Amino acid sequence: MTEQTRLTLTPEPLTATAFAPYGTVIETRDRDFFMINNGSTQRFHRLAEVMLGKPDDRGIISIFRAQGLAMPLRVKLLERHPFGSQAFIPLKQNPFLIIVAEPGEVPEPANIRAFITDGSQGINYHPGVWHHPVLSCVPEDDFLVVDREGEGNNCDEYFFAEDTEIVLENSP
Ligand SMILES: NC(=O)N[C@@H](O)C(=O)O
Ligand code: NI
Repeated sequence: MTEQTRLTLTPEPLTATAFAPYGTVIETRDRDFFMINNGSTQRFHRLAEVMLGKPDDRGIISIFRAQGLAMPLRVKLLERHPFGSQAFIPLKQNPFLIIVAEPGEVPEPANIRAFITDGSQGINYHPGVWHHPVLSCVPEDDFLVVDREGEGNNCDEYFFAEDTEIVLENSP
């Protein structure tokens, strides 16, 4: 008889340092900039990079209109994009939730972490990082998404066994 796994995830406030194993935080707080447009604009240059795995890949820009999910959330799957990064930038300045695990053959429940953004932050998942599909904190939210289009399957899904109960609590 396999032992049941029960895990409760409590979202941590998102910081660049804490998120570093999974990707980059896209924010202006404490970031360098230089002036452009005759001194009228601050350019926060290359906050993150679009990572593409194959020579003919394209970086594309989309908008995701996400419906909020009932909380607390039973986490049934995580997914990864082996051939490219994926960035989510909130278009309405709402906080959103993030569930991640470091790259590996399968996501290890003990290594899963949850974060909540402050509304001004976006993220760029690095290739192969396990993550939950976008999690809106409001009934409907819009995200600008920059990710990879190209040959081959770029979305691996991992479904947890029925006896692995992972629950994301409401944010603090
Ligand atoms: N599948 C898809 O385009 N979206 C997911 O990758 C996601 O992270 O929301
Ligand atoms: Ni994704």
